[in-house]
Amino acid sequence: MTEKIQRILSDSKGARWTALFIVAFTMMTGYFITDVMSPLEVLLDKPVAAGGLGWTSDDYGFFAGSYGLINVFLLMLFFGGIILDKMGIRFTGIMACGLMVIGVFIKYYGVTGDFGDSRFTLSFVNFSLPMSAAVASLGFAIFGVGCEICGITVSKIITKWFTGHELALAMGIQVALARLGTAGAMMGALPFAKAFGGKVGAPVLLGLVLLVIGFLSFIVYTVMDKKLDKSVEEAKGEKEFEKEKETLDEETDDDFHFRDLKYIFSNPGFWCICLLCLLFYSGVFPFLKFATKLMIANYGVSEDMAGSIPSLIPFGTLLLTPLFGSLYDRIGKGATLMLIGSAMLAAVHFIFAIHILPYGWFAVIIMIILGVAFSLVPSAMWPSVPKIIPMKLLGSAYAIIFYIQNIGLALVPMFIGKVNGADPSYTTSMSIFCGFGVAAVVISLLLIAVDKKKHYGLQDANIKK
Ligand SMILES: NCCCC[C@H](N)C(=O)NCC(=O)O
Repeated sequence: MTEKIQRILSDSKGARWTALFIVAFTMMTGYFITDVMSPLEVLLDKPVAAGGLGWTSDDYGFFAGSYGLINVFLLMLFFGGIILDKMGIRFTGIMACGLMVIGVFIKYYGVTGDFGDSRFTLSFVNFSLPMSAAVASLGFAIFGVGCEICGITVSKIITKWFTGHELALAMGIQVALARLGTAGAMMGALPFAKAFGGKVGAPVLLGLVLLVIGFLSFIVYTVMDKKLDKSVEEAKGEKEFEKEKETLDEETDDDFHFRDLKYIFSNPGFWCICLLCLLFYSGVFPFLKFATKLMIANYGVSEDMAGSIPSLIPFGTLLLTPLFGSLYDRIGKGATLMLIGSAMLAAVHFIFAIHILPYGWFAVIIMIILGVAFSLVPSAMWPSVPKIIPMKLLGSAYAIIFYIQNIGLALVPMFIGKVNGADPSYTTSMSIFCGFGVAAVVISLLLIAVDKKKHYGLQDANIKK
């Protein structure tokens, strides 16, 4: 083995952290837009004559779930992963950012356009939505494709720069910054809309402007990405590079091949992570979409404050996700962290379901606990994937995990919207969320057992001493 004499760009601490903050900013703007309408349900369901959009809780549930519709039913995320592994980070990232911007533009038109009483109807499946909800949902679905593909691209970027360095810490910081986007949306959207006369479009427009800045910052990143690739080539040295190219031409190591996907599909650890991701995130992201109204309805919190309480969940994760990530880097115990987080998720939703919280401030404490759970699982789950799947398949692996997760992100809000229409006390919906937590605990236990058998190293530290 030739000794590596030349350092590559990612060996520079400054360069790799700069790259991280640039792409994390792009992702943060995407997360802001994802939840910018979550605290606005109270405005959306007001009649059109009163300045609202006249959406029912069912309409809102459909809109909230539309984020994952194209990803799931047109398999876009699956293709997104293949595009990422085949076409590379720069092409895929720019494509994803472009889709996000187009999607938000359509969504903005949906919530600001004058559609009168018109409705979008598919009579053969007995489906009908106000036209504003239909257009906004179409935009949100296109945005969802871009946001998810951007997510897998960013995960691959971080793995590219941080493998052998502070991988889990870096992923934790990226997730934390993304949560800052969610928290900003949860806290700021309703007061911002009210400051503009209760106009739903105002915070969406703000998000669109932020997203365009995020897109520009990704373009800046592509310059760094090119430089990293060049430094890797140079470090390999002319001779070694040529030798490797010859081998690559004969189809080995670094190249992506469809037949390699069987390695992913036949991996039990991978399936445990997929299921855990589906269940855990089904208990968190869809919950956030309804949490503001839950605070008003069940805990008497004022409209202006109600979005701030669920925003504690993403705020709590700001410090904790990097902290737990760094713990995983240094001490290990990734699978155990996932188990503890899942158990906390189940406990929190159980408490909401049985209504034992007489005051708003109890809800605050419970939200903080949910924030801790929401730090534990992601900080251990995402850096565990590269321990199970080789780098060349990582884009596809993250894409398949996100794909399965999107089934929950699409269908759970639609279902919960219907359930809340039928049972406005939230007992049924919170029991369903609690069920996701319990199932996540079971899968975490299974993951611990599979890891023991297959020696993935999920309980080992990431930083090798
Ligand atoms: N944009 C909000 C939903 C993003 C979901 C995404 N697939 C994901 O799981 N990202 C990692 C995370 O922990 O947020």
